[in-house]
Amino acid sequence: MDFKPPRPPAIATEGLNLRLASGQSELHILRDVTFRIEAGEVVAVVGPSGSGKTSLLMVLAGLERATSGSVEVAGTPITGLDEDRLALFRRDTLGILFQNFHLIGSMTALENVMLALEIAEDPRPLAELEKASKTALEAVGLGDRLGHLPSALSGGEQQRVGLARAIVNRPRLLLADEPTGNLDQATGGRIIDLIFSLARENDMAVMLITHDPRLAAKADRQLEMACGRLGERADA
Ligand SMILES: Nc1ncnc2c1ncn2[C@@H]1O[C@H](COP(=O)(O)OP(=O)(O)OP(=O)(O)O)[C@@H](O)[C@H]1O
Repeated sequence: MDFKPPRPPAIATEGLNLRLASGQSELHILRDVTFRIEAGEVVAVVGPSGSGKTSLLMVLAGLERATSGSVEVAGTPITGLDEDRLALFRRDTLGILFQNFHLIGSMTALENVMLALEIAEDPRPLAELEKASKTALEAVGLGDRLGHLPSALSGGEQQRVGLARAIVNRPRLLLADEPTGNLDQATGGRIIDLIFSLARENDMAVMLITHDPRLAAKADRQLEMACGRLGERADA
């Protein structure tokens, strides 16, 4: 019999709250957020502007500390980790894809992807980092654009470099914050399809923030953020 040991969920949070000071007052940005995303699952998070979606992503990435509650990512409790351990956790477990690509303009596609590994202090020799970076760029269909600067790439191609950079460490979880926000409908749709096929091929979970209901509908499941509270989207 083919027995696979159960895998920990990609994300499991319990009672997350985030409060931030704003002048004299305090903003309660995340309110008792408890949810799970299973390993390999692709989940879209929708909700109005300012409802707390990006803040949740920042907490899950360990880039913002929750005021209370707990977060486990792929079995690692990140709530109490110090900065060094958080950096290791991001290197080994997470991929992050942003809306605005955040590519370095003076570096080629290949150098941009390699840089992510170097910043993360990946201990492998340079030749192996280069090989892994080429493989990631090939996976997003840019094997023939390795030496191009971002300015010589289309918006969709630049976002694919961003995606290659996010998956080059073969993460268990990809966090994507409006990755199609700057792209036209057709190009955005292709990026989403690519994210989904990479998720299937690599058994990678994805939490994808999007304002586009058509893109969200492609996910396995939808969650909705409203005023800092996260719930299953009823009509999805
Ligand atoms: N560092 C901060 N200091 C003060 N307020 C903040 C900070 N970060 C976020 N906020 C506030 O928290 C709320 C939630 O912001 P967040 O960016 O998480 O929303 P969002 O749902 O991602 O919005 P959008 O869809 O427009 O990106 C907003 O009211 C925002 O102004």
